[in-house]
Amino acid sequence: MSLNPHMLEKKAIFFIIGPSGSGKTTMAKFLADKLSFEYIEGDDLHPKANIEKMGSGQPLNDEDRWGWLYNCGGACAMQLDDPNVKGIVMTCSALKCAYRNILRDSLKHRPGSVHFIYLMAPKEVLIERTSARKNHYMKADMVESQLRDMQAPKDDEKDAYTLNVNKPPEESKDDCFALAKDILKKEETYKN
Ligand SMILES: Nc1ncnc2c1ncn2[C@@H]1O[C@H](COP(=O)(O)OP(=O)(O)OP(=O)(O)O)[C@@H](O)[C@H]1O
Ligand SMILES: O=C(O)[C@H](O)[C@@H](O)[C@H](O)[C@H](O)CO
Repeated sequence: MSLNPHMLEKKAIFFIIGPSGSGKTTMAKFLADKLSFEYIEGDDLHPKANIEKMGSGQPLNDEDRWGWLYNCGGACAMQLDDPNVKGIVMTCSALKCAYRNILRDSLKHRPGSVHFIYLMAPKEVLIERTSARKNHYMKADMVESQLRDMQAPKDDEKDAYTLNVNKPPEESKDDCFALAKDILKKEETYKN
């Protein structure tokens, strides 16, 4: 089936980024549902070795992450080719600017606009949330290293937005949806 370029112009990709416990999965699932976009969980694309490394309490380094980031970009690019997909919400920590550049690069020839929503919360909150979580490979003592690597998007990353998620989950979900709608309205990529 041939692609309809007009339809494709309207596609949008939201990367929900941030450190462990910031609420990426919670926000992304909610947003994908509200927008009827595809949801992709970036953690599912980590090689087994990365999950094992994090599970053993060792932070990932750049070398561990490059391949995974290309996989994340690739997974989005594949989904965008599906004419039934009007947008994607993907979780991906994308802690550093260089990591976000890989995602941007992977998608620059694809017919969709890329946006990042950085979920910002103080260390104490991240520790509280990750401590409360059971049966997750990423333990609370990894928060420190996540924040060490976290490069909050600066003003020159025009496609990146910061959301304060130091709030109850329902409030954060509403804020996230409102922000996404604003972005889409601004970009005119999505009309309801
Ligand atoms: N805004 C929020 N306020 C309070 N708790 C939240 C909020 N968002 C998520 N949580 C809770 O914090 C925990 C971590 O959330 P979630 O798994 O979505 O984060 P995450 O960034 O995807 O984490 P990870 O990357 O480590 O898997 C969950 O128990 C979730 O219910
Ligand atoms: O780049 C990284 O260090 C990882 O993607 C992590 O951020 C975790 O996988 C995630 O947060 C789950 O706890």
